[in-house]
Amino acid sequence: MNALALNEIVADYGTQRVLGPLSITLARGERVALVGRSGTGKSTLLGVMHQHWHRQGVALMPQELGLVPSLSVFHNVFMGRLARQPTWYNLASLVRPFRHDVAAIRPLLERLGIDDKCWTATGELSGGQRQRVAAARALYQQGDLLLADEPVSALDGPLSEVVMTALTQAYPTAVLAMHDVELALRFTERVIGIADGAIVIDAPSRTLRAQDLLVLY
Ligand SMILES: Nc1ncnc2c1ncn2[C@@H]1O[C@H](COP(=O)(O)OP(=O)(O)OP(=O)(O)O)[C@@H](O)[C@H]1O
Repeated sequence: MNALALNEIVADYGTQRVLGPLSITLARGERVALVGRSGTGKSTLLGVMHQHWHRQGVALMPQELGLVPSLSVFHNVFMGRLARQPTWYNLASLVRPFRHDVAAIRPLLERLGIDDKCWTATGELSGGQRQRVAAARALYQQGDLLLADEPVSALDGPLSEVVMTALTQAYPTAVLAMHDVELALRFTERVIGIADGAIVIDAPSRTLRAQDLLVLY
């Protein structure tokens, strides 16, 4: 994967412009945090990135998670690779999972502390548990780039560390919308601050402190 670029993109809802025009280039091996007030355009920007780059092996962890509540944790994680496998295989797995897929998924669940929920329907889980299922699915999916929208918003301190560590180890190239600026600074190399659909900060994380980002809020 070479550098990923968006050039002068805009996004509108109806007649209202909510993003851009803005340009971003993302280097391979670069993890970027998108930070900014609620409603300022971070999710919209991640959506535009997904539209432009989805053919390049992108794992997406949307804010609303996109889980199927009636299916088990195992099956929701398994869905991370649906597109790569034949339909007969996916259908057979729905009825009776293959042993090697269970063996591949269990360690991810263990790492995220939800192994005991492997066969529980995701509709019966807490918000934090569901968020970890979505993280496990992103880990299982693999790919060149992770786009994640508030990936640890429902988790407390130690668990958010576990999930951020797992996601950033698996995806050296990533764009993460984050509301926790301390975490954003620790787990990314670059911070892009968004205000009213425009980039107002773009700087290496090591040059910033949390209070430098307060102007965004
Ligand atoms: N489906 C939609 N229809 C109309 N307007 C929308 C829609 N989705 C988002 N918007 C508007 O676009 C703007 C940007 O929203 P967006 O979800 O990208 O912000 P955000 O920074 O991700 O917010 P948050 O941190 O709360 O998730 C907001 O003003 C929002 O009201």
